[in-house]
Amino acid sequence: MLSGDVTLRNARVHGTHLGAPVAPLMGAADAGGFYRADIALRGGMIATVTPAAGDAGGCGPSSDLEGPDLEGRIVFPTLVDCHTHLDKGHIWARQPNPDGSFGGALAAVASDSAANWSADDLSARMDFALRCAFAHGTSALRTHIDSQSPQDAISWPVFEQMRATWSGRIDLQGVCLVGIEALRDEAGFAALAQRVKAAGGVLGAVTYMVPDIEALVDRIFVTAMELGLDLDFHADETGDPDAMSLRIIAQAALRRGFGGRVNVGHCCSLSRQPDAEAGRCLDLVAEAGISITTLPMCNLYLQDRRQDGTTPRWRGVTLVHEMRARGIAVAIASDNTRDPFYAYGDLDMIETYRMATRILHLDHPTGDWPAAITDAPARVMGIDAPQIAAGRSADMILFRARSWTELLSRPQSDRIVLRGGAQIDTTLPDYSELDPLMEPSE
Ligand SMILES: O=c1cc[nH]c(=O)[nH]1
Repeated sequence: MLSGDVTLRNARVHGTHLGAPVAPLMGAADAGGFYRADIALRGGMIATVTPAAGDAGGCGPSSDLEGPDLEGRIVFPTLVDCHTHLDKGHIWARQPNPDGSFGGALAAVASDSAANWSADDLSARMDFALRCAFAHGTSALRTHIDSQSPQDAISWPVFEQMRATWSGRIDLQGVCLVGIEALRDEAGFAALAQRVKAAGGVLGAVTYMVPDIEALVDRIFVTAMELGLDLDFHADETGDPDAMSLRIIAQAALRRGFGGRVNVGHCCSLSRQPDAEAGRCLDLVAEAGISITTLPMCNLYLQDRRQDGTTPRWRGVTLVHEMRARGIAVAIASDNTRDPFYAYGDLDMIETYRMATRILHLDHPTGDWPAAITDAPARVMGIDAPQIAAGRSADMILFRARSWTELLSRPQSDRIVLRGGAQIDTTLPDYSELDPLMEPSE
């Protein structure tokens, strides 16, 4: 077991995980953007990060290097998952999606939440999911919380309890999730916004093209400004090119001069629109300083799902390269886990990044995409980005891989996770633990 004051010698650290001031001091990066580094851990913190002493051209101190020689294996900081749904997680066995469609998911979740989402049920499933995320190396996570009444009164206290229980291991944030039409009930939404504010949460909604969409989006911005809350939307999770609520969100942010953070997830329909139309929308998103979160696994699963036995023709994901070209911050996140919106998943951000690389072509070159699971989601959440940098807690993941092809070809089930410099137990919870919760409801 790794722990104590050691130096991890001859590690490979990606430039985006070192932090801007450090990378230029580290010598030359390899073709994958990795630097060879010696990482000294003292008292649970990273004391120094220096060019690997044994590396050609390295200039780091070599005399007091005690600790394992990683022989060029990759070290990541811990990871940030900024868009999940802990409240729905792991219900698949009792409430599957009958046909894998978006509509099927909505109906299945509505039925399961009405029948089963007690405080005990939510707590057990959320804790299970967080133990998975922790074992995989996640240190911060934002969850959306279905917040239609009366579920909000059950789910938000559970979330607050979970956040306290997990404090110091996973930094938890909550966002309320309601359909945008819920804002027609002004008093009801005002009460929900106060609940979210009291919990230190973020205001959110699912946006789609209802006739009064502009007024409703405007209302959520006004509410967020009055209460000093950030915003996080689900927008345009459809292949319908006429779904343009992302543009309406950007226009509202600009019109209102919104000073908080705005993040928008999904935005699938953008990639079904003519290039010029999508480009105009993205110019507004860039101008408004909005960040985007792409959810490639869930979108691949739900979008273009056909009921006629034919094969899907598009990948369901948004225009991430066009966004980055405009300087828009793009985060990658897990989304749903073993629920009717996504039958699979384990809150493993390495799986998510591996899938994102294939689905979104985040390779050849990799460029700064590794920041999409550390720096970019940390910005979405307004927290410090995990980094391999002096003065940071020694929170990191060690892989038995030396290049992107080695890292992304295997599930990395044998990864070592250090928290505060000590190796944690990465044994995943057993699914059978959930069996008592999975009896189908009457
Ligand atoms: O992808 C989605 C959309 C809405 N609600 C979810 O839980 N997931």
